[in-house]
Amino acid sequence: MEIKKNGTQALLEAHDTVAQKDYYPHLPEIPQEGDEEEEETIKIVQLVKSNEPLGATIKTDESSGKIVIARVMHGGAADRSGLIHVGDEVVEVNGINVEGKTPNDVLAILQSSEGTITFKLVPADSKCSIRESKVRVRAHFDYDSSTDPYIPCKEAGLDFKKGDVLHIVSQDDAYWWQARKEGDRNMRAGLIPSRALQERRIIHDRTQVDNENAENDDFDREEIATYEEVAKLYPRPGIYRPIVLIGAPGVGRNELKRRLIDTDPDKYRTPTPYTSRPIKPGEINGKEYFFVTREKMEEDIEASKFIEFGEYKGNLYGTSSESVKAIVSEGHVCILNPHYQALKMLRTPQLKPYVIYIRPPDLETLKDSRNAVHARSTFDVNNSRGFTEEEYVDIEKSAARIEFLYDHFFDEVIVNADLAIAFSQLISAVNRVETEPLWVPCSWVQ
Ligand SMILES: Nc1ncnc2c1ncn2[C@@H]1O[C@H](COP(=O)(O)OP(=O)(O)OP(=O)(O)O)[C@@H](O)[C@H]1O
Repeated sequence: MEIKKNGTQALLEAHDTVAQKDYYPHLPEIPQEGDEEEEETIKIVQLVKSNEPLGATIKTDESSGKIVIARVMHGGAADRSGLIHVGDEVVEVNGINVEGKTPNDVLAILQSSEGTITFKLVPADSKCSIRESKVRVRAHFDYDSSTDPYIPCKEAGLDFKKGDVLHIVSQDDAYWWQARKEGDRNMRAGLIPSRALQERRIIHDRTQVDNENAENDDFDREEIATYEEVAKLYPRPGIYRPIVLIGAPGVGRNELKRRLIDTDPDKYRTPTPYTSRPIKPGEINGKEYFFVTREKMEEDIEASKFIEFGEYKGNLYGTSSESVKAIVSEGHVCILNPHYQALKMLRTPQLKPYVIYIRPPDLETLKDSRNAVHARSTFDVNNSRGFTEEEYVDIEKSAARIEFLYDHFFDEVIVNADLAIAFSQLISAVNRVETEPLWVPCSWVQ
């Protein structure tokens, strides 16, 4: 498939025509040896019509003007037959010569055919059989081929949702990869935009929005999240992945963490934070906090030893990455609820955290559920009053922002509407992480 590399506009001119929808022949096809009278290079392929699409597209070849096979979808009927290849020239369909016809004319012939379909093809010079790649990616965007004006063949598109794991079977085309959904039984691959194409679209969309709204800093997201290459990480006995609870302040991460630790305080641990505030009578160094001098903390912050830190009433507070590592190496499950900005520092091949995003329900449910149990506002220093209307709105706002900036880092999302339900979902997630192989960035599994 010839795609000019001068921008997405060019893709419009490069549409394949689907060789046909919903009626592609079911194999067994009967490969016949070339007719005695025919030249040796002609092959005749007979296929029986069924509900399965052929999994091939046709187009008019730019230089020769002939109808050729543009694309063969991996695992589809055409591919499995081993008889139809990219570049094969279509000479006849059911005895009708297609010379001078358009791809749409050919489609019409196919659509009006019943029973068996016979193709007369001139084989392409090089039958480059499609190599199946083993690449798996996690998609960081939703894709709906029916609304994509650029896809060369809508019927061949593969729709997916953000978070789906896709098996990329072919990256031969710079703009359109072939993929299957991981675990999907459907053998035939579908077309999806390649990383290069999707990145280009995102940059284009962002420039549009930036131009319309120059003040909007929401579009300063550094990364262009398209696809992330992933591999399966198998649970390792005695080494537990840290569980990271991310969410808007006030959404309930502490509550969930506390309940989880209460189920088995020896197994689930959270690191003791460091502080530069003076120790109070009755406090024990290493229990509530590790008490250190401000100078020492500043020095360690400078040396990137803290996964997160902040200042409150003139004192520094922070969690060191060493304490997280210590919990892991001692064989405990480390539970963290850091500020979302800490995610980048935590998401390393060494720590391999499992990130759970705690999402607030819609505003009404958020208010009703918290008010019903007289939940204490975490925005109040003394924790002595309920949440205000404004604080509820703030929770929703910061949730939206966290999702916008970081949703590609979430392994799982739990909506904290009913606390008991959210907690049971957390328990299942934690069990899953301990027992099941799960997808992680492929650099973590090497
Ligand atoms: N689903 C829920 N229904 C009712 N109340 C809840 C629910 N989840 C949490 N709460 C209550 O909301 C309050 C705030 O929760 P919590 O302290 O866990 O928030 P947080 O996200 O850890 O906030 P921060 O990050 O600001 O410390 C607590 O009183 C908690 O019991």
